[in-house]
Amino acid sequence: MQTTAEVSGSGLDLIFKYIDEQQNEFVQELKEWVAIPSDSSDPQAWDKIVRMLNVTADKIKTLGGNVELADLGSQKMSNGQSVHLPPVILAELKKDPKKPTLCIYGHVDVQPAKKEDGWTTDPYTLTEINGNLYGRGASDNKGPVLAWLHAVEAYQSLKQELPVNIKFIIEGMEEAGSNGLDTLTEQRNMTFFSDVDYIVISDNIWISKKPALTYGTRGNCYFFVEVEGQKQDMHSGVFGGSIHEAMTDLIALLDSLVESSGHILIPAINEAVAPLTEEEKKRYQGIQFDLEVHKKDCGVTKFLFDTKEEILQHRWRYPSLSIHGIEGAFFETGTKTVIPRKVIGKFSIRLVPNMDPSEVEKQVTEYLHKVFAERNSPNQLKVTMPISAKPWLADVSDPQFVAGRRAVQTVFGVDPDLICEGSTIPIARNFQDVTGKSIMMLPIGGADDGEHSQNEKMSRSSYIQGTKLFAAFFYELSQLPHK
Ligand SMILES: NCC(=O)N[C@@H](Cc1c[nH]cn1)C(=O)O
Ligand SMILES: [Zn+2]
Ligand SMILES: [Zn+2]
Repeated sequence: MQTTAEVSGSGLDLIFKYIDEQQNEFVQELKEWVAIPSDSSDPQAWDKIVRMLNVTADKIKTLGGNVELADLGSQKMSNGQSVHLPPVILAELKKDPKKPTLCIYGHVDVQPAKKEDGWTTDPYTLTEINGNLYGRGASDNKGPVLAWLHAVEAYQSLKQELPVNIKFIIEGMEEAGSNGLDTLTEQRNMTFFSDVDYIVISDNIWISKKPALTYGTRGNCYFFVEVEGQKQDMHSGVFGGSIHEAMTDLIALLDSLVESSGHILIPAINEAVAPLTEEEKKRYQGIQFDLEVHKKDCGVTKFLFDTKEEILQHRWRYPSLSIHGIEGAFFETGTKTVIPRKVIGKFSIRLVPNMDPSEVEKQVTEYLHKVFAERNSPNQLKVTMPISAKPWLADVSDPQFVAGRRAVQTVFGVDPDLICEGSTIPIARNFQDVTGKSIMMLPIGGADDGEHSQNEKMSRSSYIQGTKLFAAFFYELSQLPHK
């Protein structure tokens, strides 16, 4: 572990003190960011994402950054309409060719949130309760993006030279699948990315109280299953019993996907999954993860599996299928006796090495059409896959992991766990395949942050210690042999 003398030689002690002293200002800035409802799920609200990106761009400019708002063109929606995508921030701070270049990726869009979903506080008003900062995007991912910017600010305010060159890619469409960013990455591979040595992402969480470095994420294939029946909604008393109902067909289709054990019923879907090796099996044993604490965090009494190893494997290295919702269904309060005309079921499959989205799309589509054919329904079935992302896996012997480990030791005084992430950062695998650069994830969020849930939060401590971690990481990267 690094000694205090080494830390003070690096100037990090002063930086840490500055971060502690500035923490109320940093929280206030997060409050301003959370107040912008930059929900990417609704194209009607993408103007808020543009506003959020402009606020982020202005912040980077105050740090002396050169900022480009790169255009991503348009996206064709399922109704055939074309909508212009929000831009992506490509930014660079002043460059010194003698230093390595770190590219920081993050996103400033959020998942939808409404008070009536069951939030205790207004989701877009950052509210501090018992040391926790509640608000949509506090952890996913506005808090960590701001923590990176504040780490830079700390060096600059103390007139300390930044140990590394820094670039930023900040997008506003991550929660909607990062459409367009893959093409931009290809277009800028020989320019923006050419002098990048390391790419780092902080868009995930620890799995316990122990800090972690992340070397893998699952991918995702998101499906829409549309069943269209009659030309309008109908009275169930008049027509019930004499027509094939779209909703009944859809429920049967959704029910055919997964067993109560979690086993996915689509034939051959598990065939591509990389076999579990003995060496990998051992890795799970050493990881700090308490099933009882996890149960409490999730608010459940029982999991699908009984051991820590099985739970982690089914979160990191096996596929899973989740059903998310039904568009067009009657869902309000009351007892409307309606037969909905058209319903769209939404489900997704998390992908692991060596699953491929185009194979999964084929397997799912063929299977659903077969199940539907067996129902002899005259209704119309349409299966589409609006979002797909491949899984990502890094080589943990990459030197970036050495810098990450040392930075964790400096700030937290412990060795980090090496973990994977069950969720998806759609662009991670693309960065890897296209740029070939070193990629690591350096999470600062807590296991109980409730990303995508009601009452999402980040603790003040994670936010502030996380800012120190990023500042220490800049220093540790500069200490690696420069390529
Ligand atoms: N913090 C990462 C995250 O939440 N990513 C989303 C991205 C996604 C994948 N498919 C649709 N959106 C996630 O759900 O994993
Ligand atoms: Zn995220
Ligand atoms: Zn998310």
